[in-house]
Amino acid sequence: MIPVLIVLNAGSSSVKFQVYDMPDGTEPRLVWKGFYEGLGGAAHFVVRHAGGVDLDEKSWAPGEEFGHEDALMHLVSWLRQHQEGRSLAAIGHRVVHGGEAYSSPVLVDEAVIQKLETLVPLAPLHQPHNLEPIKIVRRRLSGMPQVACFDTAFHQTQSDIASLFALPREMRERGVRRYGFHGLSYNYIASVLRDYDPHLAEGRVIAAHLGNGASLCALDNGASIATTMGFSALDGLPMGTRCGAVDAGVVFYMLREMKLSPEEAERVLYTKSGLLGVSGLSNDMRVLRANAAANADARRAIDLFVYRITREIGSLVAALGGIDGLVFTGGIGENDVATRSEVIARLAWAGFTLDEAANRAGGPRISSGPGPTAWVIPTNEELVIARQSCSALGARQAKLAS
Ligand SMILES: Nc1ncnc2c1ncn2[C@@H]1O[C@H](COP(=O)(O)OP(=O)(O)O)[C@@H](O)[C@H]1O
Ligand SMILES: CC(=O)OP(=O)(O)O
Ligand SMILES: [Mg+2]
Repeated sequence: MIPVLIVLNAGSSSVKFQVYDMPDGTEPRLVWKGFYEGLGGAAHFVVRHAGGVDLDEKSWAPGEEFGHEDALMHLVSWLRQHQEGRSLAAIGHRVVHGGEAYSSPVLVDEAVIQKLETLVPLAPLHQPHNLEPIKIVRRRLSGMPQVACFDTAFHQTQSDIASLFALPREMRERGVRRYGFHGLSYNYIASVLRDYDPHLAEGRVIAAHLGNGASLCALDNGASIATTMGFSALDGLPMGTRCGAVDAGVVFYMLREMKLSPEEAERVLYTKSGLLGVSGLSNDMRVLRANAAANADARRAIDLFVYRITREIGSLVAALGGIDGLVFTGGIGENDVATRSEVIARLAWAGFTLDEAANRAGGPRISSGPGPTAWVIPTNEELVIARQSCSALGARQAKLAS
C-alpha cells in the first residue's frame, strides 16, 4: 500500500484539495487535485488527474445542506473508492497564522488547536476556516495524523528590525509585530528560482503574490528579509476586498466620528475595501479589466493597485539594497498581462525592460535587455504543504522508532 496525503486549503465557502503519494524518502507525488465550492449554498465538487484531465464531479442542489464537514467526509469516501493500492495516511493543512509559537510545520494535537484558535482575531478571514477541517478530522477520523503548515513561518528569517512596529516595548512582548503571510507561496517560489536562473536563487528578488490576497516579499539568497503584510493579512497592498495599509488614525475616525462598531469597521476593512471598494463593481481583476475602458471607477481601482505595488517595490528594493529579479505569481500575477506590463512600465527607473511578446505569452521570462529580469512563475502552495507534511511525519516516525 502506498501511503497518501490529503492537502487542504480551506476558505469560507470553498475547500481546495490535492492528494499526494508519499513514497518513502522522496518528493511527494501529486495524484489528484480538486475543489469544493459553494459550501453552504449550491455545492459543487470537481476532481482532476494530476495532469489536469477531469476525473469526476458532482453538484448538490441549492437547498441541500452541504457544508465543510460533508465535503471532508465526501472526499474521504471518494478516496476510498478510487485509491486502489493506496491508503490515507495523513492530512496536511494550510493555516494562515502560526503567530509567535510556530515557526515551522507542527503535528496537530488539542493544545495546538487551542493555541491556533487564539490567533483567529489576527486573521478573521482565514484562520477560522483553516481550523474547521482540522477539528472535523479530529472528531470524525480520530487518530488521523494532521500537520498544520503556516503562511507566517517563511518570514521568520526577517530581522528584528524588519518585524518591529514603533510601538511601546510591551506590545512587542505581547506578540504585536509584523509576521507576514503568503509564506507557503514564497517558499515555493524560492525553491524553484534556481530552475529559472541560478543567479536569481542567490540574488535580490522581489516576489509579488497577487491573488485575492496580495503581498510582496523581498528574498535575499532565497530567504525572506521583508514583506508588505504585517500583524494581520490586512496590511500592505490593496487586495480584492481588503484595504491594505491605511493610516491607523482612519480606524479611530471610523469608530469615534462615524460611529461604526469595531465589528463594522473590521468588516469594511476586510470585505468592502480594496478593488471592490474603490471600483464599487468587483473584487475580480477580470471584471475590472473588462470594464476599465467605460467605467472610470474600475480604472481607478486598477490604477491604485498598480501604483501601490510599484511604490512598495521601491521600498523593498531599498530594503534589499538593489534588485536582480521580480517574480509575478498568484491569480492576477500569473494571468493578468496588463497588470504585469503596467507595473514594469513604472519600474523603468530600476532598469526593467518589458518583453511584450513574452509577457503576452505568459513568460516565464518577460523582460529583455541587460537590467534586472522579470518572471512569471505559477505558485504551488499545496506542494509546499505536502513537502512540509512529509518531513514533519518523517520526524514523528523517526521519534516513534527510537
Ligand atoms: N485570467 C485572469 N485574468 C486576470 N485576473 C485573474 C485571472 N484569473 C484570476 N484572476 C484574479 O485572481 C484572483 C484569484 O487569485 P488566487 O490567487 O487564485 O486567489 P486565492 O487567494 O483565492 O487563492 C481573482 O479574484 C482575480 O482577481
Ligand atoms: C494570507 C492571504 O491573504 O491569503 P489569500 O491570498 O489566500 O487570501
Ligand atoms: Mg491564495
